Amino acid sequence: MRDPVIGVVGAGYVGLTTTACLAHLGNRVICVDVDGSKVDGLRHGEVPIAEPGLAELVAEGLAARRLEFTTDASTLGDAEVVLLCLPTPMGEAGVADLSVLESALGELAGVLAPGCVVVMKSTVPVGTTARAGELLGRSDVPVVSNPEFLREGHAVHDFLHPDRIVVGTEDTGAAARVVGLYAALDAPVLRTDPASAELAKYASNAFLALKLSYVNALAELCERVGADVRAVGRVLGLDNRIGPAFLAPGPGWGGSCLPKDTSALLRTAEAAGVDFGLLRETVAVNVAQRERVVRKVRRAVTGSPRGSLAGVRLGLLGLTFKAGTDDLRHSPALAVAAELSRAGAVLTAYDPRAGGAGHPDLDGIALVDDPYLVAKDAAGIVLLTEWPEFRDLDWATLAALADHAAVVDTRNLLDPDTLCGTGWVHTGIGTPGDQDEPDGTGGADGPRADRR
Ligand SMILES: NC(=O)C1=CN([C@@H]2O[C@H](COP(=O)(O)OP(=O)(O)OC[C@H]3O[C@@H](n4cnc5c(N)ncnc54)[C@H](O)[C@@H]3O)[C@@H](O)[C@H]2O)C=CC1
Ligand SMILES: O=C(O)[C@H]1O[C@H](OP(=O)(O)OP(=O)(O)OC[C@H]2O[C@@H](n3ccc(=O)[nH]c3=O)[C@H](O)[C@@H]2O)[C@H](O)[C@@H](O)[C@@H]1O
Repeated sequence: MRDPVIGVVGAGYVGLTTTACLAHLGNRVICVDVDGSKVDGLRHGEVPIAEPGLAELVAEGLAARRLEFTTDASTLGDAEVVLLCLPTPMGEAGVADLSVLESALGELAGVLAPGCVVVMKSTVPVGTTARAGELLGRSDVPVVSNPEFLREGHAVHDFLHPDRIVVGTEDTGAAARVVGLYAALDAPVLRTDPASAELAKYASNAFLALKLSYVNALAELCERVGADVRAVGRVLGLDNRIGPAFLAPGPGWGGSCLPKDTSALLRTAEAAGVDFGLLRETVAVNVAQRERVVRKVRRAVTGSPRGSLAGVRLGLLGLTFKAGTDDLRHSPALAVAAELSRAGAVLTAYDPRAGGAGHPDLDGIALVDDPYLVAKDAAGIVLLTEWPEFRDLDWATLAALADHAAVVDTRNLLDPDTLCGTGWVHTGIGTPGDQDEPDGTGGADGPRADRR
């Protein structure tokens, strides 16, 4: 007799990680994706996304014949459990677009065996799991909410070592089946109703966004009053009730999920008649953060936060939405680049990984494969993603290549003292001397460009 089959629909960050990890835990897994070329590659062990350990687990699963990749959803006829890992992008007016999910459910309705459990791993608005059951129209196939909390760049680790596993269903038998999938993992399991599970996922991402907007707003205050956000953050982080994570200021938060999920949660609140002003402000601070970065760049290269960037050559270091991923979707780096480009700057960019996922519009940015080329004849460098290797660049050489050695370090990655010795004038975020003046006065300590 063959082992029971687990089906996974969608071979993206969540689906492929789920597939590979469940196979690693000893299951037979069939992963279905509509993208034929992705499926062909995966059959040969070619993993299209950069996630540590993922290619190894896919290779292990293929070698053990526990893994199958296909475009044919009808192969899920024998599956005991089918996990939906489909995209739920930001749709019109910020509402989650569930069209892919809905069409997949329509297709699965005629395929799944009686008693199969459908697991909603996609991030979906409250009520979607219940509605998915109706769309499926199969009283013999329960649908369970089981949101995923993994981070890109840590997907395999986070799947195998989750902080918690949430199983949202009123159906005890279906819940047991889903809990069983994770039996080998050492993590607390929380059984909830489907609505609470769905909302908890959005609430988690929105809280992370809130923490980041708080620290970015705090960084602005630090600049104005002469405090150092790094020191303030260390003090905050040592309070167990606050915790040290997500306290690093930056160019704003992005990625494929925080922006769409805050937006979808706002729409949910609106529809429920709740004025979630705190969350609206969280998003507004994030938009303002990009503008602050652009003002810092203007000031660093022209001496005034209102100086013109028309025709000014700028080098960008980093394009992905954070370090450790190749994902460009909703990258704050790209948002800042777009603003700079709109202001007339001529942009050259280097990123060690960008390009693997997302396919955003990079028009107007000259991509180079050598970080030193971004400095050539540049009026300044803007560091946008916290790739650690940027610290190890030969900054003296970069200074020699640049027209004007001003660096705006939106991640506080570089050590200003070390840089100073190589001729650079460093502007960070939220540290003394980084003052940003929206009124365009030029700053208490005079234009940076004059201090070279
Ligand atoms: N990316 C992340 O870090 C996390 C994402 N999530 C959520 O998980 C869900 C999936 O996100 P990602 O994995 O990032 O998406 P993704 O965009 O990386 O992958 C989605 C995959 O689904 C495939 N697909 C599209 N339509 C299909 C169909 N009808 N049948 C089969 N395959 C189809 C696509 O070809 C693609 O391979 C979303 O709801 C997201 O919010 C949750 C936690 C973490
Ligand atoms: O639902 C999702 O898709 C996932 O969204 C986020 O994961 P991810 O998108 O991989 O990105 P994060 O690591 O959360 O980073 C988000 C943004 O915040 C920024 N960030 C993060 C931390 C920090 O201290 N400072 C900071 O600016 C990052 O640079 C990035 O732009 C959540 O962390 C995951 O738990 C969740 O599962």
